[in-house]
Amino acid sequence: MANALPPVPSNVELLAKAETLIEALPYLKRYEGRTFVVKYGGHAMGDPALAQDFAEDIVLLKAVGINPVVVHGGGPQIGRMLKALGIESQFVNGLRVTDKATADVAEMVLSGAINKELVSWISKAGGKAVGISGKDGAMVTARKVAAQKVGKAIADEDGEALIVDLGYVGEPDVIDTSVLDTLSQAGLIPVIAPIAVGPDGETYNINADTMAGSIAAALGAARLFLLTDVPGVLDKDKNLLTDLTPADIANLAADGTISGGMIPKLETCTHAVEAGCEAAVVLDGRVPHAMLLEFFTSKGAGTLIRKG
Ligand SMILES: Nc1ncnc2c1ncn2[C@@H]1O[C@H](COP(=O)(O)OP(=O)(O)O)[C@@H](O)[C@H]1O
Ligand SMILES: CC(=O)N[C@@H](CCC(=O)OP(=O)(O)O)C(=O)O
Repeated sequence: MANALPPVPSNVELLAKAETLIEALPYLKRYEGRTFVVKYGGHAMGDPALAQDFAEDIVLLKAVGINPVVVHGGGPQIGRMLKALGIESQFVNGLRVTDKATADVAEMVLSGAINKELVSWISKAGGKAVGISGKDGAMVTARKVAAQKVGKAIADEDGEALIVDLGYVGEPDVIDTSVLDTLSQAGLIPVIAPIAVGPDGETYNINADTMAGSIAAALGAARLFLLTDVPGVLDKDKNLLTDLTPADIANLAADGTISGGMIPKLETCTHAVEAGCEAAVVLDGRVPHAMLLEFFTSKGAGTLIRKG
């Protein structure tokens, strides 16, 4: 007598996994061969489990035919090193005032320690990453940022706002993406420290969001992901704003809904989408696999910024 066939497994969990993969299919097809620039901030790096998730997401993107380009920060780590060396550090409008000694420390921490740590995480996740800074392949030439006007809170004795020279703080001026194209085409994942050389040959310290936005624009990236420590851009009642245009961002800045580090972050998004990047996403880097959830499922997450 023939044996009865085993019952068909009805595993809800397995089915859900298959459905997630099927859900990803249109996104995979649409973005094959395109570039995603991902900014990974210094705060998110403290947690090894999150760093591993992040590295796995990057390797997965590469494996499915998308070209990830990682730009990393490291503000807290620079701060700790400066403190250990007894060097005072001050921020003006979200930017670190950078004298020659501070620029040297920033380069040592960003290009030396953090860059190589991220490369190791990606290798461990099965990818091949190459760590560089804006200096390599003459990728980024920086210009010095203009002196900043500081509000009355830091005014002088007469109550006048102060103008502060930030020293060796730069912003990308000229970007030559050929080194990135070469790496990506060779199956490698570029990991970029936000350091570049200026026209005077000096080293410039660049805010990592600014660096990522300029690179995303120069590459005509399909996405700029900015991973941070909030669910996205929130309104005054702390509700998530899921879609914004540059005009919305200007209104949010004018009515005080956004403040602090969110202002330069969203300015970066505005610049990126107006200069060639398809869309930018402000995303919660504390959520495991946030980038994959945002990108490969219809639910989305974070705040999507488009030209409008
Ligand atoms: N409307 C807003 N929605 C979300 N975050 C905001 C808003 N306004 C100000 N922020 C602040 O912006 C911060 C994110 O910017 P920043 O600290 O520079 O991030 P990162 O260090 O990850 O680059 C949040 O932690 C939050 O305190
Ligand atoms: C000019 C300037 O402020 N540069 C930043 C570069 C690192 C950075 O931006 O790191 P996060 O993204 O982790 O904040 C700094 O010195 O802290």
